[in-house]
Amino acid sequence: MRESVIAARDLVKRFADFEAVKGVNFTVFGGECFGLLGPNGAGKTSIAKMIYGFSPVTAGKLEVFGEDIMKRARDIKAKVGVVPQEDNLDPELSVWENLLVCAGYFRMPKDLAQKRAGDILNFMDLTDKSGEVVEHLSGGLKRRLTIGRALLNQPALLILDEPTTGLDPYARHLVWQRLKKLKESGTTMLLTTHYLEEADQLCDRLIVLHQGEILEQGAPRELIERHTGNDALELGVEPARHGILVAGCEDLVKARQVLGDDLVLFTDHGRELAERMSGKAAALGIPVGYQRLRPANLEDVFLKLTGETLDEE
Ligand SMILES: Nc1ncnc2c1ncn2[C@@H]1O[C@H](COP(=O)(O)OP(=O)(O)OP(=O)(O)O)[C@@H](O)[C@H]1O
Repeated sequence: MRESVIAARDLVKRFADFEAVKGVNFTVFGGECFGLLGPNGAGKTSIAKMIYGFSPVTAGKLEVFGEDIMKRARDIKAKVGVVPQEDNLDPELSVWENLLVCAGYFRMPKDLAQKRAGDILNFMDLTDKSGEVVEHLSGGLKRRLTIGRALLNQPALLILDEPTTGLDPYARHLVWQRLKKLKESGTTMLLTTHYLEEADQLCDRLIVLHQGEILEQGAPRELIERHTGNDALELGVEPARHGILVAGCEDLVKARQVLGDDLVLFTDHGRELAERMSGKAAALGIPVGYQRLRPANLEDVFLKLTGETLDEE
């Protein structure tokens, strides 16, 4: 049987009388990258903070490495690396000094600290930035350093809270590359994100969270197949005709959504959908100005499950 690294059973987080996490159940197994995917306010950070022992569990059970986080937080924390949502580096120190100061928190002997810091700079592609003061680094470099710093104690579990939020696409891809390498080396990862591409690229399995509840869980491909039949069709029609088209297609599609001003999205029925939909639009006297059949993605799954889009900054 696969080793369970995180097991959440009926896990609840309450802030005063507000329930941010409403009794969720999931298991993360050794060596996998597990995603918490959801929009702002879904409860991702609240779950992550309970897992790394930063925020107490309100109710339910949360085991990390088979131990109750509320009873064995200290032992568990020694095996966990955390990349919080906000960088908490010391801006006045250099890259190298930031790593060494952190190694000091782990009471690491100096020669070991230096060896690890060197290896980490190499792994995160930061060796040539070693002497630079952190406040002069770009957002992407700071993120890489924050991730590197979380690796100092060679954690068996790495928790990343929105690791690429705010980064430009190039910096984001560099971070993904490194995280993929870590995954290959066997590090178990828990990743919160509202970027669908990030979830798709990195996660072996994920839960889709919405307002503190799990809407779905599984491998990204599995979820896409289950909910969309693999294809999505975008049809551009005049905004005034959206309602008519959507109502007129009631019998043909289960999932449909009006996106923005001029797009209707359908996420069912496979490849023949395009023809049927444009035929339907023609029968209703609605001109189609734009049509694109594309592979469905996690955004479509989220849209279908909630009627909302996910990818907001
Ligand atoms: N310390 C707190 N006190 C009161 N409410 C809180 C607190 N922390 C979070 N919340 C609320 O709990 C809900 C879930 O927040 P959480 O930060 O877990 O969401 P999230 O999915 O991580 O979103 P984000 O991407 O914005 O971090 C939100 O409605 C938030 O306002």
